[in-house]
Amino acid sequence: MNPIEGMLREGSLKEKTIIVTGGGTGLGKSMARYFLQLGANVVICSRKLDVLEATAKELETETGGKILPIACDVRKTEQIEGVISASIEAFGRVDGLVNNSAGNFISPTEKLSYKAVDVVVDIVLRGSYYFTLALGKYWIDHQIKGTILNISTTYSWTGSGWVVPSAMAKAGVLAMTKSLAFEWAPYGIRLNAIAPGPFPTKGAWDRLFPEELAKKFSFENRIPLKRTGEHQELANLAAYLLSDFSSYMTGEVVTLDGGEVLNGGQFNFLKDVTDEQWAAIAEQIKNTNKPSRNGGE
Ligand SMILES: CCCCCCCCCCC/C=C/C(=O)SCCNC(=O)CCNC(=O)[C@H](O)C(C)(C)COP(=O)(O)OP(=O)(O)OC[C@H]1O[C@@H](n2cnc3c(N)ncnc32)[C@H](O)[C@@H]1OP(=O)(O)O
Ligand SMILES: NC(=O)C1=CN([C@@H]2O[C@H](COP(=O)(O)OP(=O)(O)OC[C@H]3O[C@@H](n4cnc5c(N)ncnc54)[C@H](OP(=O)(O)O)[C@@H]3O)[C@@H](O)[C@H]2O)C=CC1
Repeated sequence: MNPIEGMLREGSLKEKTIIVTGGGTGLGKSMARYFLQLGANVVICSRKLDVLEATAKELETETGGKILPIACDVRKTEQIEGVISASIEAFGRVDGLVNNSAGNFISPTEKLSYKAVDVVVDIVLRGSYYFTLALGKYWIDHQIKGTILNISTTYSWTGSGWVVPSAMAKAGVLAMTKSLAFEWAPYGIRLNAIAPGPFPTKGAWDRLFPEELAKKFSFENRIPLKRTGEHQELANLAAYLLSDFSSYMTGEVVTLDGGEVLNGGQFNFLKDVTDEQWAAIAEQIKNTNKPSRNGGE
């Protein structure tokens, strides 16, 4: 496969200031890089300031863009308000938000303590609605037509065992996306979501696909397009959803997963049937058709 290139034309996010939560690592970092390349000012925030500062330095050197790293635990409203004030002070205003921060790990649900459930739900759901509410109020007060992108998952609507706190929280975020897309549309505020399939990141792989599992499962079998996602593919979609090119789209969730979620299709178990087996099956079915064609049972 050829390397994936940036999709939008230069300057597509010029004069926009975008906050990316969890922007110091993984997919957040990849989105931040592309937004900078497209001319946006970017604010990255999460708990670990040293990680954010290293990322900011790296991306600033690489892109020549303006990036501000700020420590913020998205479970703390006063820290969120601090990020918004600092962003306005640095760049004059805020136009976009990516609710990307998350906590997650696989575990049998009955083995989880109350605190283990809380920690995931609080980062994902509480963190997303706190940030959304704080920015929404600011946008409505200042008549800014802001845009929010929520990073969801496909199990927000299919459900999934062994990641139940994450599934509950991401489903709540999706409900918020669609509900507020309607309620805040009169203010020109748009909310959309991306549901990514597997995109290799250290954060996700350490907690969701550890070596013990990697030895037993292969993505080739699970994903119809036979590969994991490239970060630039997700960054392209994210930039489009935050840009004015998507100005007629709101309340939408776009799945980007190589077809993984389609595994639920009822007859998809047939994917391993060989050509010889198909020939035998066709013969058998045709034979059962014959009596009915001749008026028999
Ligand atoms: C074919 C196979 C398919 C592979 C699929 C691949 C990928 C698909 C992707 C699916 C969707 C992905 C969604 C994602 O969200 S990926 C993002 C992952 N990134 C992160 O999680 C980063 C941040 N995470 C963390 O910091 C931590 O993981 C944590 C969320 C736990 C928070 O850390 P913190 O330090 O604040 O909390 P503690 O360590 O003190 O723990 C709090 C309580 O939680 C309990 N705990 C922690 N880990 C586990 C575990 N593994 N099992 C059970 N319990 C756990 C811990 O014990 C604490 O509870 P108690 O005090 O009661 O003991
Ligand atoms: N990678 C994948 O295959 C998939 C990922 N996703 C979603 O993509 C997003 C990014 O995940 P990914 O890049 O893989 O993983 P990462 O672990 O790299 O990203 C998670 C980020 O969340 C931040 N974070 C965690 N807790 C908090 C908190 N309390 N306050 C603020 N920030 C916090 C972390 O920074 P810090 O530790 O500094 O706080 C980290 O930067 C998540 O929403 C995830 O659910 C969805 C489907 C698939």
